[in-house]
Amino acid sequence: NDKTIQANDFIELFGKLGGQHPGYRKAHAKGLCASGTFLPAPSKYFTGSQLLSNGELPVTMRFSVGGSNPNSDEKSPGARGMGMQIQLPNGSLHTFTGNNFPVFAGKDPETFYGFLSTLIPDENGKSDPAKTMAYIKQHPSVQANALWNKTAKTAASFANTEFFGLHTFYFEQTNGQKTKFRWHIEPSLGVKTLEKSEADKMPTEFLVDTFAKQLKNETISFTIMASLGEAQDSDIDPSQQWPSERPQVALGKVTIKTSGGEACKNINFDPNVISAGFTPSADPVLKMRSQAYAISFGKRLSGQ
Ligand code: HEM
Repeated sequence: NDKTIQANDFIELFGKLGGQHPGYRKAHAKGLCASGTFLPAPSKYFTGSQLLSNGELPVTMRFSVGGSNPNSDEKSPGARGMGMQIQLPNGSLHTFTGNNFPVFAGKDPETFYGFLSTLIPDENGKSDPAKTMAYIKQHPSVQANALWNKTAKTAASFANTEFFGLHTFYFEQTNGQKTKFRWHIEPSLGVKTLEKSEADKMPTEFLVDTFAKQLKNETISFTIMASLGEAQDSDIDPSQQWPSERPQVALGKVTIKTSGGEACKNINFDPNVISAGFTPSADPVLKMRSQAYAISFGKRLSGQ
């Protein structure tokens, strides 16, 4: 009997999990801003899209570490995120905001909230693993993500991390033909993680410097891929992965030009802000994100 959860319940929960950090994002508080260009790869599945028919476009990106603590330990494995906003000539935006795990922790906001609630520390600063285990057992839609978490290794660099959109989106062509897809982003430098023994030797913070060094010495780029869904693939449940054999189509390639700076401060990487022809699915987790991000955006810009 899970109660209905509102966006603000998540904001309060994040505070209980990671503490109060006024002026910061209430999730993914620690991050690195970057800018670059998006070169589209036109394809018959996205014919007529403004996103793919205007040539090279400017991009602002923010790479992040999951959680609400802006001083989190980068040696720890776990969630890494990426927000990307592509600026179209007509002033509209297309946002891609994803994480490094391929499957979400829960079929709906209530399940995700219930799972996170088991991680709230008690007065001694410790959470109860037995409580978390019991919740996972009773809520099968959390299991795939929990399994990922169990074996996840520390990201070596944002430039060596793959990011997954997790939700389903649609593109509708002018002739009415619909493309059902989920996106993910592949790093041109390859996916690299650190073994625990390697991570232990790293300083608490290394992601910004590692990225800057890579940017100086080589080209950092990412290819945005779309997996094309079949009728039986869920479009409302981000805890259900689609079969890996689904056709893959490139949407284009993002090449990073600069990193650092404050350009991301005033950006809300709301995944429902997307360009003409694209529509979000009815996934309740995806819907909840817009509301939660808006609350967080308002709070952090007003110093809360
Ligand atoms: C109910 C589910 C979710 C809630 C309540 C939630 C909440 C939030 C909030 C409040 C922020 C801070 C926004 C801001 O201040 O600009 C945020 C950031 C972020 N979230 Fe979520 N999120 C959810 C699901 C997801 C999912 C499914 C993904 C990945 C596919 C994701 C990836 C990210 C990333 C990458 C950021 C950082 C964006 C940036 O750099 O500005 N979140 N989330």
